[in-house]
Amino acid sequence: MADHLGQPANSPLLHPFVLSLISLALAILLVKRLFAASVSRQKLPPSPSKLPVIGHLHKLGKYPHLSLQRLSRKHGPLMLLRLGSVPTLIVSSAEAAQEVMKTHDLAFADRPRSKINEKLFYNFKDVASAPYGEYWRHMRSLCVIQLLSNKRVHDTRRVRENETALLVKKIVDSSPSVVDLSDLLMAYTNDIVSMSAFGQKFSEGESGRQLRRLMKEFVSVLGGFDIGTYIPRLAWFSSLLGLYNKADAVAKEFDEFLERIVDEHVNSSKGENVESSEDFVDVLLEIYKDQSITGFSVDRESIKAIVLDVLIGGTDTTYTVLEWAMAELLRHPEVMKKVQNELRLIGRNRSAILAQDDEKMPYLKAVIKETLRMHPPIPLLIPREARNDVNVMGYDIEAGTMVLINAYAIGREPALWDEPDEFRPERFLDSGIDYRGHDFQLIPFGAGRRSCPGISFAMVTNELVLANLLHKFDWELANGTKGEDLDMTETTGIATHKKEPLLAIAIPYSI
Ligand code: HEM
Repeated sequence: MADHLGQPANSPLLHPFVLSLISLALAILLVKRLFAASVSRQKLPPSPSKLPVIGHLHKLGKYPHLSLQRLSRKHGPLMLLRLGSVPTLIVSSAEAAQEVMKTHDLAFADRPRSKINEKLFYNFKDVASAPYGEYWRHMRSLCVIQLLSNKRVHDTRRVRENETALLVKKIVDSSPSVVDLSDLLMAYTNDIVSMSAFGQKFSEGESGRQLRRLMKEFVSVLGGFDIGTYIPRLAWFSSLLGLYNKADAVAKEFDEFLERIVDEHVNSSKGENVESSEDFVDVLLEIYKDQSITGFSVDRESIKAIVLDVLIGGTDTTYTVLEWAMAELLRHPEVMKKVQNELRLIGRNRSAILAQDDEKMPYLKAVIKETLRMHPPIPLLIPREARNDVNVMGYDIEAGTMVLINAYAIGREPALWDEPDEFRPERFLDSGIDYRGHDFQLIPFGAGRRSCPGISFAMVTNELVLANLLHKFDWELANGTKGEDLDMTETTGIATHKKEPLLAIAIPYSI
């Protein structure tokens, strides 16, 4: 006998076990459908058309901050891209940045992990790449209290003033030859950071050359493109290109350098009065030996990781501001004259260097703000990651979404800035807009919990050196280059410098 479906009554398909399997499969299908329907009810941010497998990776181009700025003009201040398999939220307006870094700061307080960061930063033991949580909180507070607080920054003013005096002398000695300002400013910043962090400097001699080469390699590996981060099944391709081997090699060489620094501190006896000569590594070692000082322990790797953050995070970014500021001033002689007049009035009849505590210099500060607006050293900031599902400006963002905040695009937004591509420091003279993370139209240091803890350190350094370079010298571009012909092309990578070194002639100014 056959039933109405045309199946024999004793067909194995009608066996109760098989029937229950079929029902289960149907139920799963139904649940999946319902789930898919509920997911599709999610309101996602706009997204341009994408390609299979690579998603929107091809849209990033050579300069991602510029490509993303163009895309956001078409698709809006919140865009959802798929970089390979990684959902990525692109934030391109001050309002959207405020939503991410203030309203939903806690939800976006994580950092995405990558194989390269894992290799370079001792398995995420530094501050910048550490996952949000207890460890990160302890390490960040250590970094802030012991090195980067206003008090510590003030305490290390002698280091900055001495180094600035040496820089001025070096330029006087080489005058009237052409000065490679890019190289000089990098070495100067590196010396200030390393003197404050571990009481030594490396600009001169073989060790200096080695450290600078190593830092360049480190930054280049860090900013290199690793396809495996976005399409894990293509990680073999990065291996084939030698990216991971290179990361291992740079990490190993840097580790040897940091080991030497730590050993030297362990072995050096600083006598009774340790306080006066104590640097950051000394403090970390004290905590390493006696964790009751802070209530938590740091191991040797944590010490090296945090010093690495300070060295890499502190040097590259800080000198970039100086390089762009000098380049813009050389392109705008009338602005250069104006800032020099301000400084020469303050420093009249003085041949000594202008010091950190000298009077306020409003126009110089405006020049630095304008430089940070037009040339934020890290144009896409450091990526964040959503810790949980969150709704931003009416859009649903899933946990695990990577977030890129385009500080460059925000600084060039015509709705916020009059003639945004023009270098006009005057715009800041009667404005309270600052870069500390409260005014979301100017966020070169990020904002919120994961904002840059090195702001004071970087800015007193930049103000001091720029004030003295402009007070003590008149400047001209080398080789008869006209301001409007100066090549302002950027490098690629995480921090953007001038691609071509900035060459200029310094003419000592007689007081
Ligand atoms: C002009 C100079 C500098 C710029 C433009 C800059 C920029 C930034 C940015 C954009 C971030 C990420 C912020 C965010 O996610 O919201 C950051 C984080 C960080 N910066 Fe800076 N930075 C500078 C100087 C320094 C200096 C001098 C130091 C240390 C000596 C430093 C140490 C750090 C650290 C440790 C973090 C990680 C913070 C965290 O994840 O909790 N930076 N910086």
